Amino acid sequence: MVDPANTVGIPVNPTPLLKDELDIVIPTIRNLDFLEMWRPFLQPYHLIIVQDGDPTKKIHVPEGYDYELYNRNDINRILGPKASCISFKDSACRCFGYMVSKKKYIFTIDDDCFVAKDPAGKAVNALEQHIKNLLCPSTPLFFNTLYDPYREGADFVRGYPFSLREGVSTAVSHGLWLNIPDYDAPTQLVKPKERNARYVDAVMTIPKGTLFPMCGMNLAFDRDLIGPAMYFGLMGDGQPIGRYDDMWAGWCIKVICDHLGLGVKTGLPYIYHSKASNPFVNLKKEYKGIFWQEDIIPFFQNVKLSKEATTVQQCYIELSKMVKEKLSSLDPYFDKLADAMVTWIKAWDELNPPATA
Ligand SMILES: O=c1ccn([C@@H]2O[C@H](COP(=O)(O)OP(=O)(O)O[C@H]3O[C@@H](CO)[C@H](O)[C@H]3O)[C@@H](O)[C@H]2O)c(=O)[nH]1
Ligand SMILES: [Mn+2]
Repeated sequence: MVDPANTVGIPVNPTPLLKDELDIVIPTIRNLDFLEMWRPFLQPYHLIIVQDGDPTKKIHVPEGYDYELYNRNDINRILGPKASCISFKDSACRCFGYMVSKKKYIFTIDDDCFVAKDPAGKAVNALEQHIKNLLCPSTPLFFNTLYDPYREGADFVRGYPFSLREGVSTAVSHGLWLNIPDYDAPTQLVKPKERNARYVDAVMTIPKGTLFPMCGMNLAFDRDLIGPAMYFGLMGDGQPIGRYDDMWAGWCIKVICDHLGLGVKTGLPYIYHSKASNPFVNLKKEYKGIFWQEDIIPFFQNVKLSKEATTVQQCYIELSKMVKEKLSSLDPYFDKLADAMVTWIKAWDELNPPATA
């Protein structure tokens, strides 16, 4: 069993931050033994396990974890016809966990991601760092060259406008990966042995107006601020594309965060990504995305949401109309995706009715 961080002996966190306000969402087709290594950091939290693939397969959850588990039969039972918007046989299924959660925060992690070690050899509590990132403001309107100004031992540098130092609320915390980096299939094929050993001790806000490739394997977000936009699209079984689930969601949440004045951070924490998925299988899943994204990115770069769109749902519905209007000519898939975006919002609102006044 991979144990690069040696968390044995670290006591389970006695007073975990946001213990009752955060759910951990794990998509899986494998087993969940990786949770043994995370026990000191994750055991106090509630897990939402989204079991993909064969629903008759029994997934073993290590003792001592509090969890709820949903397989495809559960998704179909809960959502009925709206289950069509939840992907099958792709990690995109994880977004069902975001929808059924009742908590303010989500941390999602893949089952082949382990506890990393920092350069001093200390086990990285990735969840704790994500929580710090989310509870601290972001600075999308003006770049701070000393990175995260709210961090102990750092601050805003000379020339940083004081009117902007309050920052904005942080909606998303995007963590990184040691060992197997999240490369696309062509890069994986050209550099099969490349491993990421570079631990960059920094957290940065992604500037307003800039898109980024969001990876879903080590990601946290504020569900109340941006949850309805965290739809991971139509991927996997029956779809012409895969492994663009997190990318699609990342482009949607970023244009909506920019519009609503919310922040997105990337950098710490690192996890240790242990399994390289098959590059040839990945190429088959990704190749249309690699081609289409040359049109998709300019689409998102030119998105202008109306001033009437003041909620995430309103922004997302507006975005779905733009997808239908401007991307369906690229491929009929986007017509289907635009409809699925609407279905997702309807399902989200059904499961998460606004709190009665
Ligand atoms: O059909 C599937 C395949 C996998 N899963 C679960 O999803 C995650 C990620 O799977 P895996 O580690 O095999 O794939 P990676 O290539 O490393 O994943 C990265 O690529 C992105 C593709 O979307 C993904 O977000 C990244 O993390 C594991 O937990 C599998 O068990 C699944 O549910 N269904
Ligand atoms: Mn993986």
